[in-house]
Amino acid sequence: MKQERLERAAAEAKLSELAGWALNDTASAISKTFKFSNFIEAFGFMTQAAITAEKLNHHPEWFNVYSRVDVTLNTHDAGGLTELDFKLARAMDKAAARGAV
Ligand SMILES: C[C@H](O)[C@H](O)[C@H]1CNC2=NC(N)=NC(=O)C2=N1
Repeated sequence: MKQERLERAAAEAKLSELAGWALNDTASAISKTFKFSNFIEAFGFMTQAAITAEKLNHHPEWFNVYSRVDVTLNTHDAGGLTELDFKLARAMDKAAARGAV
């Protein structure tokens, strides 16, 4: 499924419906840091997010240390942001809502 790249204004509109996500300077990616109470909570979140990512065939760039997970979303096939990034962001927020601190 070919996704169209969202221009800055469209990306900002979608971003305004989310909490804690930031747009980068070139409007080509969104990022968020998730904090949990320990490594198991963080890894549980990553496991749920991984299952969703695989279903969507859309994969996060992320970095985990102990209870923290830094996430960056971007659609490399489109060279920027697409609806898929926001779909995955919403799913990650839902997954995190169970274990986030
Ligand atoms: C071939 C494969 O379907 C593509 O490379 C998919 C896989 N996962 C992906 N994930 C992300 N974040 N962006 C993509 O463009 C992308 N493309």
